[in-house]
Amino acid sequence: MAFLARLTQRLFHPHTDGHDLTTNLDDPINLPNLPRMPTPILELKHVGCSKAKGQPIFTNVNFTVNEGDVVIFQGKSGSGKSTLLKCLAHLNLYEGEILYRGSTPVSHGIPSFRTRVLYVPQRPSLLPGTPRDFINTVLSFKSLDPKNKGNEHNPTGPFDPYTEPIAIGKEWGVDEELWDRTWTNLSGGEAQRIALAIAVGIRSADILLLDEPTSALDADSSIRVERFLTDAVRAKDGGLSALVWITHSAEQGGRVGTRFLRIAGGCVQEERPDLGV
Ligand SMILES: Nc1ncnc2c1ncn2[C@@H]1O[C@H](COP(=O)(O)OP(=O)(O)OP(=O)(O)O)[C@@H](O)[C@H]1O
Repeated sequence: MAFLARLTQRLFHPHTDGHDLTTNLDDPINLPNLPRMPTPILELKHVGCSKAKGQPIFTNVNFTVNEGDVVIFQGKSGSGKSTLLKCLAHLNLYEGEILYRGSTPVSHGIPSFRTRVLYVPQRPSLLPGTPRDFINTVLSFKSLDPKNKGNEHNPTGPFDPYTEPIAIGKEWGVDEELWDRTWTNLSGGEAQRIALAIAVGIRSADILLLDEPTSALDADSSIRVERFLTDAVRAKDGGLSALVWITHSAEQGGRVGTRFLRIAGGCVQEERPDLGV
């Protein structure tokens, strides 16, 4: 009530000295705690994508990913999940509009956009050279500031982007010697954890687009990775604000997801958690 009285006084009686009020008008007005609107990171408006011969994979997809979301994306094999993630990362042609923090990918600059909206593929073993070569290549990109200075989403200060991925890999049971082995000579699970550790460890991403990120992992390793990623979003460690996560595992979706999308028959729909996975 005191707050309302002071606000009314300021709005309607700005020239009175307020001595008749119990509070001093020179005090700052503290607004009551109102519920915060979620901040949109990605907005999809009427997004569609077709196969080369013009056959649609999906049409008129509309949804928003907000800060703190872990969006589980499910659907049958071949329904278009990977294709939609690639559209989100501007790696596939699409129709309609995708906005990242209110602006088009082009206005952010595509290379810079792709380091912020980072797609992590299902099969990193197709990469040339070794994981350490890959880190060196990625960190040589002009669009990526190696220390991420000036990155408003990385408030945690200096870190070493060359060693951070290796440290994360160790937490996930990846020996350091594997970073010097060619991708083709790593097991599926090793390559998958290393690719993810790089994606998280270089701290460029605002949102990670994860294409079945633990499909090659055993249950224990999978849970370790899940915890790390969801904790990172909650704590905003390394600047990570949200995840979009394709999985075929209903159990995994239930463990990590905060929102649930399903693609079927070329349409994407949000499901309530209790109806979803
Ligand atoms: N480059 C391409 N050219 C032509 N068709 C493609 C191409 N990429 C994907 N497709 C087709 O688009 C459809 C959707 O493929 P997509 O990989 O997105 O499915 P998915 O839901 O991720 O499947 P999965 O769960 O098996 O990984 C499939 O019919 C696939 O064959």
